[in-house]
Amino acid sequence: MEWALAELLKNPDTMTAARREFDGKFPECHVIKESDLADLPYLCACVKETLRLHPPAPLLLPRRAAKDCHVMGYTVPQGAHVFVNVWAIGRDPRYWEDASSFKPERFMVGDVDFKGSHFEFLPFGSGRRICSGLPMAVREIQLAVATLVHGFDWSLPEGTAAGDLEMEERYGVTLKKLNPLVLFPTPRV
Ligand code: HEM
Repeated sequence: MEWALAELLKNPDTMTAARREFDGKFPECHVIKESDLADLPYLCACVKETLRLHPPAPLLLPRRAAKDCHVMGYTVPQGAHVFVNVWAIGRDPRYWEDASSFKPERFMVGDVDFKGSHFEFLPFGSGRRICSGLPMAVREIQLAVATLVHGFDWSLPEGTAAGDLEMEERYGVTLKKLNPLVLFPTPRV
C-alpha cells in the first residue's frame, strides 16, 4: 500500500486517472466496498503495476532442485537452493516496455494476471507453492488502496515536490521502502 501511494503521488497523472474512474460511478460520500472493485479496472491495474515494480517477496521463497537440471546453459545440481528473482523479471526490458516507469495502462490491455501462469509477472509465485493467501491478499490490497485514493486527498510534507519523492528500496526477504513514506491525509468522504 505504501508503494502504491508513493507511485500514485510521484506520477500525478495516474492519481488523476484513478480518481476519475470513481467519478460518475459513485457519489462523493460513497465508502468503497469489495463489490465495487469490478467497476475499478484502472485502480486494480495500479495495484498490479505496483506489485510488478515492488514485489513484496522479491526472491519468492527459496526452493531446492529435486534433481540435476539444465537451464539456459547452466547446470543446477540436485539439492541446490534456487531463488527466483521476480524483482528483476518485473523490470526486464525484454518483457516490459519502458520497464522502470509506473504505467498502470499496460495492464489495461491483455490478460496478464497474478495467478502464476504469466512468468513475466510473479509477485505471488507460481506452481504448487504459489501464495495460498493470494485471493484474500489481492482483494485486501485493492480495497485498501481504493479506499485511500477515493477517501482522502494526500499531500507531501512542505518543500517536497511529487517528482522528488524518493523511491529507494531496502533489500531483504521483503522489499520495503528505505525511508517510510510521509503523507498528510485530508478526508474527502
Ligand atoms: C501482498 C500480499 C502477499 C504477497 C505479495 C505474497 C507473496 C507470496 C509469495 C511470493 C509466496 C511464495 C510463493 C512461491 O515461492 O512460489 C507466498 C507464499 C505463501 N503465502 Fe503469501 N503473499 C501475500 C499475502 C499472503 C496472505 C494474506 C496470506 C495468508 C492469508 C499468505 C499466505 C501464504 C502462504 C501460506 C504461503 C506458503 C505457500 C506454500 O508454500 O505452499 N500470503 N506468498
